[in-house]
Amino acid sequence: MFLGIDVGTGGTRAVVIDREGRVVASQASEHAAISSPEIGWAEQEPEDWWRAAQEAIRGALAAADGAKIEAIGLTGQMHGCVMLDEQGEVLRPALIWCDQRTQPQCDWLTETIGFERLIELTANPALPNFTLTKLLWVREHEPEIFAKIRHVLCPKDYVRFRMTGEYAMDMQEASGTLLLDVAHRRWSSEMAEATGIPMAWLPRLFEGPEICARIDDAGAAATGLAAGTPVAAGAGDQGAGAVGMGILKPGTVSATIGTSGVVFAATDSPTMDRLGRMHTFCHAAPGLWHVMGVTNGAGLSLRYFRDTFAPESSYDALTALAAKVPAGSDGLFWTPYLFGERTPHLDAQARAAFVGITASHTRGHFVRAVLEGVAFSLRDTLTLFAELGIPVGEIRLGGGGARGPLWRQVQADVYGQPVKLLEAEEGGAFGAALLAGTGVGAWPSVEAACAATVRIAETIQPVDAAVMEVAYKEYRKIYPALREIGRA
Ligand SMILES: Nc1ncnc2c1ncn2[C@@H]1O[C@H](COP(=O)(O)OP(=O)(O)O)[C@@H](O)[C@H]1O
Ligand SMILES: O=C(CO)[C@@H](O)[C@H](O)COP(=O)(O)O
Repeated sequence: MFLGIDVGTGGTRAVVIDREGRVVASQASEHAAISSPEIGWAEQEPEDWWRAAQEAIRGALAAADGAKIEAIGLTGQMHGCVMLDEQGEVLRPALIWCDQRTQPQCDWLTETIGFERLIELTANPALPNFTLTKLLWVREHEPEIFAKIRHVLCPKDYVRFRMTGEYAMDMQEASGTLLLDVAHRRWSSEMAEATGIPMAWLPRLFEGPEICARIDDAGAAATGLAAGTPVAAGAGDQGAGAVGMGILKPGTVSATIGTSGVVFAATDSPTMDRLGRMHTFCHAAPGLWHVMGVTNGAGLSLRYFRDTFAPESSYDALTALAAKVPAGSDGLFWTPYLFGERTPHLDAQARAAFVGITASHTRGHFVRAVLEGVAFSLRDTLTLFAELGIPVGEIRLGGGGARGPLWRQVQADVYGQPVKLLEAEEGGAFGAALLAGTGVGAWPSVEAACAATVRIAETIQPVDAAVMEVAYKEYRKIYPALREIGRA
């Protein structure tokens, strides 16, 4: 049996799977709400992730009823910056992936290094989501903390550190720091030198399935896992999620709606957009790369709508109202830029909007417009892929947004082609467990692991593609029309 641990944004999930890819046990534990002391800031306490990880692991082990865990894989929300001192003590709350405060640091990086040179060195432009920009903000605003930093980790790597005492990171996660030479799969000494970040702060790098650590005595006492159990490097949530969905060959892509939304495609070599509108990262499978377009506020849009306007309702109750509304929401649109936007606008200041409201629109219309607006935003990445010649044959759906039937149908309609749902819903944690199993030789490769365990459960055909094609063209007009409104 293999254990996958996903240190997500909302909570941590631990999943135990067997060699056939059956989920034997799954347990989640919620995190405290994101702290946002100022508009656009987003912070979490690494100690809270570790508390949630212990609870989730203990719960999953109890549910797995004494199953022997042969290896553990880690995944989690990407890009978050965890800063540790010489003793491995956390120096301040982590600045997480959706924190938007670092646009000035991005501007500085772009001016100092140059937009094209940044893409040459790291395959990506400077975006506020990326770890390096968060470190530079701390250097500028909290020099006393910066002076004490000796180690920098991402969220799941901090949980690994607490379980094993090792400072380690996988290539896929490291790609989202802006400190990796993505094309050559090594830390970029040029980036470290240009920004003054000591290379000694960066953890050792491993490929996703590589065993990089073992549970130590303290980790065993905290989690109930056996000391000595091997721990694979794993991958960021999108990287491990793609493994869990079998996204390994050009042509098969995934569309995942978690808090963020991601359209992900595997590539045989690093494929870059010279305008930087999508990310180019190392794949969790050795020897592969991937591209992905990201919508910052995808599942977040529905969650925000529910929490703000219908706190008494469940997602299912809201989507049941939306199901009564025709495709196209009778001309009501939603642009999901609650945390600015990455693909395709690269605009940290973009704002979300409902557009086209009339007195006839009901709550159901608003919910349907949210589901459609998020799908339009993911379609923007498919449009970009088409522009860059990245093939899209089959689309597989993942994330919490694929849980409800209406959002699945809306996606088929907006993408204008059939979409597939997979048997295992655990996405990232499932993929992390497959990486762990590969690391200890249960399967000879990540490809073999996916072939043995990833199964399609259902195919959803589009029914309203023509209506949504027209609506998508209208949606594309909204961002340029509203762009300058409310800008500081
Ligand atoms: N039953 C449902 N129907 C439609 N959407 C849902 C449902 N359950 C969850 N979601 C969406 O999925 C999102 C959470 O997805 P998840 O993959 O669990 O996120 P994360 O990993 O970021 O915590 C929610 O914000 C919500 O938008
Ligand atoms: O920023 C990214 C990927 O670049 C996000 O994928 C985060 O890694 C967290 O996303 P959720 O899984 O919480 O949606």
